[in-house]
Amino acid sequence: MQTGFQSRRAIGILGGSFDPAHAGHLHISKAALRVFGLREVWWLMSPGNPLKARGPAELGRRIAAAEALIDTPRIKVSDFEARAGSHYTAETLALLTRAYPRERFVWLMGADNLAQFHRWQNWEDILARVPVGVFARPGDRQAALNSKTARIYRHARLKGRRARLLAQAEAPAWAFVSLSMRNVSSSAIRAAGGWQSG
Ligand SMILES: Nc1ncnc2c1ncn2[C@@H]1O[C@H](COP(=O)(O)OP(=O)(O)OP(=O)(O)O)[C@@H](O)[C@H]1O
Ligand SMILES: O=C(O)c1ccc[n+]([C@@H]2O[C@H](COP(=O)([O-])O)[C@@H](O)[C@H]2O)c1
Repeated sequence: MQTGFQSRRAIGILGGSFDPAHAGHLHISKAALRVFGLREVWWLMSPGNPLKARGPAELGRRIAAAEALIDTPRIKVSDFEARAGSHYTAETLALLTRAYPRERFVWLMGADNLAQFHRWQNWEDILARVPVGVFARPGDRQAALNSKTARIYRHARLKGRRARLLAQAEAPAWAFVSLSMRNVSSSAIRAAGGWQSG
């Protein structure tokens, strides 16, 4: 589905609330750079997850905290979604590919999001538009691999060493990476009082 001039290496898009950003985000972003041979990973700051009742902390604060954590120029923070006024990933990716016609994108997410991916708005459009890299997360591996999306798109999964070809693959294509996991989450940080949310 992606079109245009695409000889440059792909950009990974890690969408999230980042409320706050933490070592788990950094860990999967670096793994994505390495495993999928990406040029960069962009942390796409969500104005608010449509499936979460509670709103996140103010965008500027989340961006500042994320930028303070990042320790490589190959990971960047993007406010594209807020600027575009989109809350839904399918719409955001349509706008993003239109705004950057020369780039090739890969959607990145944790296993918890694969488990409920079929509840996302126009979720099949996402799979038709970009390859998807999924990262194992403690406790979420089985639910993700048994999910509706994983079952329906079984044929499109790149397994084993073929996962490394994800960024060059034609959509629909997805890969599950379970090299190592980090047991850290924004909700645990908030619960421990390490971050005041919105
Ligand atoms: N430790 C982790 N391992 C793998 N993926 C992760 C990890 N932490 C976050 N992610 C993924 O990064 C993306 C953005 O995550 P998000 O900003 O919601 O953080 P979170 O820790 O999941 O937040 P919360 O605990 O509030 O749900 C999501 O796709 C999520 O699955
Ligand atoms: O488009 C949807 O319906 C949708 C539903 C749930 C989550 N998302 C996106 O998934 C990403 C991860 O969300 P979160 O809140 O788990 O960080 C973030 O970019 C959200 O906008 C998108």
